[in-house]
Formats: sequence, structure tokens, C-alpha cells
Amino acid sequence: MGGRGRRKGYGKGRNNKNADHVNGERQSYKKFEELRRDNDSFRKYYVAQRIVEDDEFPAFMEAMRTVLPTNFRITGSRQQAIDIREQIMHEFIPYIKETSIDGADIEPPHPLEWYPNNFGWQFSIPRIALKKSNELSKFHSFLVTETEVGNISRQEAVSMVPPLLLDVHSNHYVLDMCAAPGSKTAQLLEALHADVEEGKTPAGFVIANDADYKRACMLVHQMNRLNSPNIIVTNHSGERFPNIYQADPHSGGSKREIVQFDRILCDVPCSGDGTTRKNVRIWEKWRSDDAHSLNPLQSKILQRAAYLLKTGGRLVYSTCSLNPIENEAIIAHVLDHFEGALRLVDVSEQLVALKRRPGLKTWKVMTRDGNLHDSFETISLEEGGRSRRKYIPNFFPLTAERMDELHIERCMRIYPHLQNTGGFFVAVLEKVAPISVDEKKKAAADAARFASAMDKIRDQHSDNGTATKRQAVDTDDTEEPAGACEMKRAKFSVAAEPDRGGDDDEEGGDDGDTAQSSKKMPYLPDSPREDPALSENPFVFLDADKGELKTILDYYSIKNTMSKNGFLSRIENGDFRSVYYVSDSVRDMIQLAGQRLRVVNTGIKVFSRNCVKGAGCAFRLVCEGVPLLLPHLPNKYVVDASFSDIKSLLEDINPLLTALSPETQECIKAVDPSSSIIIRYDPAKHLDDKEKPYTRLTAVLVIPCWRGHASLSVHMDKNQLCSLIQRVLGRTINKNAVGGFKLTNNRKSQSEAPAASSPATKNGEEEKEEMDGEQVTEAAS
Ligand SMILES: C[S@@+](CC[C@H](N)C(=O)[O-])C[C@H]1O[C@@H](n2cnc3c(N)ncnc32)[C@H](O)[C@@H]1O
Repeated sequence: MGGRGRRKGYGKGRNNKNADHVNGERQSYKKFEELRRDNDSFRKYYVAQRIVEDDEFPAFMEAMRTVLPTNFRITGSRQQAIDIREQIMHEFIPYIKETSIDGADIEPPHPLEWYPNNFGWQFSIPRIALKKSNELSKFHSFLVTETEVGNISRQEAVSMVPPLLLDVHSNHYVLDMCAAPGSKTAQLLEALHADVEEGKTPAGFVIANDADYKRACMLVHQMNRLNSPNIIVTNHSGERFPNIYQADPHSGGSKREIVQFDRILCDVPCSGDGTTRKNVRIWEKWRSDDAHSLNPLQSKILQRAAYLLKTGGRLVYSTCSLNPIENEAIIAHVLDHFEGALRLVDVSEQLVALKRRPGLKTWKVMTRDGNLHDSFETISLEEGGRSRRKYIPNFFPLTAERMDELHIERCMRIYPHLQNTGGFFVAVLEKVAPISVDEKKKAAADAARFASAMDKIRDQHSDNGTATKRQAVDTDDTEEPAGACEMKRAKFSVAAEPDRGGDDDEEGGDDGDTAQSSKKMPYLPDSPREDPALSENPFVFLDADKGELKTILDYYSIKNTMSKNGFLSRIENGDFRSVYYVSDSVRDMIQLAGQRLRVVNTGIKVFSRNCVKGAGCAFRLVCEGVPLLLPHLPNKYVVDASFSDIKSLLEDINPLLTALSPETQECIKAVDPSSSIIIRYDPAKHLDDKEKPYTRLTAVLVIPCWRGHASLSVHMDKNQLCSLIQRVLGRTINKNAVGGFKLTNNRKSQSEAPAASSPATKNGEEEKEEMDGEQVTEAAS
């Protein structure tokens, strides 16, 4: 596409009412390659901001136009993550080094030098090219499978920075204000679990919040991959995140204070103009007004976060925008507003290999007619007319002295040409004192200003319909999983702390930070909206000392090492199908919050009802819950097997017991037929095995199975099984092939084993009945 016709549409400010239409042609139908990767207004704006030196600007623009390389992160920090990293280094890198495309060598992936433990990676081949390449199909298939099971997260490099700088520890209460689709939440959860012994649950938790219900559902999908009982997914506008009260320990329980967080991430909705390398259409749609309409919301979210942060706590504010109006302007005015309660942290000694530039201390505001202004006062009434109302003093820098005092240079700007990444902005804040400005009047004035700013934004949105769409721009590669939004929001019927009535405004303790937070930041409940969860059955916490839960825990002899307070379920007609588990900290939080928190989901599924007649227990172990339960299960249910047994199990996911080694058979027979059982392989205990794993496996393998009368069936999700086969047997396998594979083997075992045919057939039926949608065998049938 030549630039002739299209240029007409660029930089036309308010006359260009619909950026989707240029020359009467709908731009959204333009092919990817045809899109012009430039924008005169963008160029003019950023040259004027002096975001880089003049002679560096061409390199910046050139990088902004090129397609991003493929980036990914190995998730977790445990042995399994190390195995995956070793597999990349010792298996895939040599293979890629040997590979060429059209006679040209390929530069293999390399670790991001600033990401700890070589868990962050960059591959110069763009994602689309990787997908299409026959030569690299093995590596692509590896990435896809490991991403599906949660061992790898496809995430833009710069998007990995904010969680690293948040410095999360296991005892922290963490709030991720704008969390969907959740790649940063995943990092926060990993950090929460990182310094906790395997099998133990951290004392802290992560609340992953998003204002958009459908996007919050994407977080549920992430959560299911991460297997943490320490997460709650909620659905609130960040700027109205509710106060949750707990007893104030200093008042002997007579007063309440607001629960505050040790760490808060505000990865706010933004115009996303740092993502042009991925979102090419930003070039044609870019307008400086996008930042103007987002600024008040971004500021409100950050202010709410500041209230909810503990004194001494840390907060990271980030955007994938380069616009100072969404970045330094927000930080400067919020710091100024809170008069010394917050400070910018100097992070120049952290992630030192990450190239960055300091925050801007001066910038200009562009009006719709393309003029640039240094101060609010210069937007004259004649020039702006009615539109002057659309510009607010908060878009502009504070005085030079104040910008110096606030150390705005400590903000971090990341540019694409520095290290082949997207563009990004990060500011790390610390709360050094309770927020103690006289907020009563200020909050009212703020609320009024905010309401009026939001009205203007709404007007603008109805004008052009662009900014709303862009709120969701983020830097990650995560895609919405099909059907994720079918996940329903949970309601809790837990007994909440006695409600003392009244508004949050009038409640709370009366000293320090918390009192101010509660009194001075009015809690504006989210406006009523259509509630997709109304038809859902409520979650209730189950009593471990009675009823069906007691029967389950007794059957599996769950040890007292496991806290029994965290089991919960959805009850329907007095009955339940699945049992979930949350950590004590999550349970406490949910109980404190009562109905205030719009919880979308929480916990890990640990037991699921089976329909097998004669089974010892009406509930089986669920795959995702096994790592959590494992340390608390007696040896009887955990059988240590040899590598050849593991191989038989993975090659034939429903082997006859007689196909396993006599020792393994013996241990399996200690458990009654028709029961869950776990097969474990610890490479460290089998160093002398003649038959070695294909790869240099070091992590303990844990395979949940169903013990039938004459056979054993793997109870794993198809993706997980593919990942395991890939890692343990070194075979790349299409997940649909797993089902076919199983079916063939089932038939074989039934027809070729006459002696066992009767029990095997019976067993086969039994298992078919028992397995639900998530199981491999159902996919086979
Ligand atoms: C930049 S994205 C967040 C990306 C996410 N942190 C990640 O790493 O995957 C911004 C998110 O903010 C959400 N959002 C928009 N307005 C919001 C608000 N008022 N409060 C909270 N979240 C909001 C959007 O739905 C979107 O999911």
C-alpha cells in the first residue's frame, strides 16, 4: 500500500473522526503487510518530547517498525523449570544450530541477560515465522505444549520487568490491580512460592483483579495452570477496589482496620503505543488524545493502590506506553498529591543488564489541532475554545524544582532499539508514611474532578470508539483461551465477620494509615452490573471433621501436616461434585471480605466425584491437586516406580498391571482396586538404572493414575501428558495423537490378553465411566 491516500488521514486531529476510515476505505480490512508503519503525528509528538537524542531517533523509529522477536519465560523456579531450561540448552539449541532456513543459518534462542537464572529467553525468529517454519516445527511444538501446561509463558521481555522489581516474598499480601490476561500474575505467584519449601503453602497470597469480567476469566485459566492455593481472582474496577476489614489488634478487637497489601502491581490500561512492533494497527490509529482520556483513570487506580498499600510496602506502576501523560505525569502528580507519603525507589542497581533511560522531567501536551504546549496556561481559550476543558493541569509537568525533588528520573523508560524489546515504562514506589493529607475535602474535590474527566472520556469514546478498545492493550502474547469465559464467578456463603453496618467511610480504626485510608478514601461500591454468577451455586467451606469430606480425608489418610481449614466446594441440593482447596491466608481473606469481594474463582481442585460402583472412595484425586496433596498422603497411595515402569505408563497410558515390574505391582496391590493412586519416579534414587531417561531429567515425576482391577490408567490432561512424553521420552507428540495412541493400546490389551480379558474389559468400562472431560481416555473414545 502506498502512502498517498493514507497520508491524507494522518495527523488530521479532530477532523479525522474515525481513524478506521481513510479515503472511504475501512482500514481494519487492510492486510498486515500493507499497513504503513509510521505516523506523522506520532513522530512530531515524540521528537518534541525528546524521549531520545535527535541522532538516536531514527534508530528508535526503525526498531518500533520491526516485528518483535519471540520471547518466553520458563515458569516456576523449581527442579522442573531447571529441567526445561536444560532441555532448551542441551537439546534444542544444538538442534537449531544445525538447522537452516533457505540455506541461511539461524541464530539460536539466547537467555535475556537481565532475567534471573536464565529463565527468560529471546529467539530472533518472530512468532509467526516460527509457527510457519517446517524446519523449526519441533521447537515450535515444544513451546506450544509447554505453554499449554504452564511450564512456559510466552511473554514480551519488557512485560517481565515489573514483577521482578516488585520483590515479592512468601509472606506478602499482594494485589495485582489490573491483572488480565495474567502473565505478570503468574510471575507474582511464582515469587510467592519461590522461597517456600516444596509442598508447603506460603503465608501470603495474590489477589488478581481485573475490571473486565471476561478478561478476569482469562485469569482463571492462568490460575488453573499455576496450581496455587494462594490466589483469589476478583472483578472490581481498580479505582474502587473495596476496603476489607480486620480486627485491629491494638484495640482488643473493639475496632477494625483495613487490610492493606505489602505489594501492589498497577499495570494499568494504557494507549499501548510501546507495542507497535506487535500491534501494527496502532500506527494508523495513534492520537495524542488517547493518553488524555486514560490519564484520569490511571491516576485514580494508582491513588487507590497507594491507599491500600501498607506503610513500608512497595508498589510498581507500569504501562506499555511511551507517552509521558500516561507515565511521568501520573507519578509526579500522585506523589505530589500525597505529600511525602510515597517516594520513588532508585532501582538503578537492580536488573543492571537491562538497558533503560531515566524518566522525563519535561514534556509537552499536544492539542487536537497538533499544537504543542508547555503549560496548561498556554492553551488559550481562543485556540482551544470548548476543547480547553479537555485538558487538565495534571497532564503537564510540575515545576522543575518539584520534579527534581520527587526524583522523577528514577522512573524507567525502556525503548525498543536498546535491547530489541517493546517500549515500556516502569516506576517503583515505596510508601514511607501513612497517607495523612486532609482528604475529606480533597477526596470530594477529586471525586468530582474524576467524574467530570470520566464524562469527557465517555464523550470522546462515543465520538471515535478507539480508546475503549485500547484499554486492554498489553504486551503479552497470551491469547484468550477458548471457553475461558464459561468459568463462572464464585459466590461465597461463608460466614463473614459481623457487619457493623454503614459505609466504609464511617468505619475503620482511628489511627494511622489504615484509619485514614478508610475515612478519607470513600469506598464507592462498583455500580450494579449484570452478574453472570447469579445462577452459580455458592462456594462453601467444608468441615473436615464431618460429612463427606471427613470420609474422603479418612480414606486417603490425609496427614495432619495439612491444614484442614481450606477445603471448599459448590453445593447443589446439599451435594457437591468437586472439592477445592485454598491456603489459610486465602480462607481468612475470603471470610473477612464476605460479600464485599466479587470473587471470580479461587483454589485448586483436589478431589472429584467418581461414578464407579464399588470404588473405595466416592472421590478421586484430581491431577492439578496432586502436587499439593502429595506430601500429606501416606506411602500406600504413592508408589515409587522404576524408569521402565514410567516408560510403560507413558507409552501405553492404560497398561495391564502385569506389564509393570513385580515390585511396582506389589505396591499397587496394597491399594484396593478402583482407587486413585500416584506413581512417582525420582531420578536421584535411580542413578544406576540401566534404562536412563531420554533427557537429563532431575525433577521428580508424579503421575496420578487410577488403579483398576487389572490395569492402571494415567489420569492426566492431554497437554500434560504430551509435555511429559516430550520431556521424559524425547518424543514430540501431537496431543490428538495421544488419544489415538491410547485407543489402539486399549484395544490391543483387550484382544491380546485373553487371560486378563474379563477383568480388563470390566476395568475398561469402569474407567470410561469414571473419567471426565479433562481426562486423556475420554478424548480417546
Ligand atoms: C495492560 S492490561 C494488564 C496486563 C496484565 N497485567 C498482564 O501482565 O497480563 C490492562 C488491564 O486492565 C484492565 N482494566 C481496565 N480498566 C480497569 C480498571 N478500571 N480497573 C482494573 N482493571 C482495569 C483491562 O481489562 C486489562 O485487562
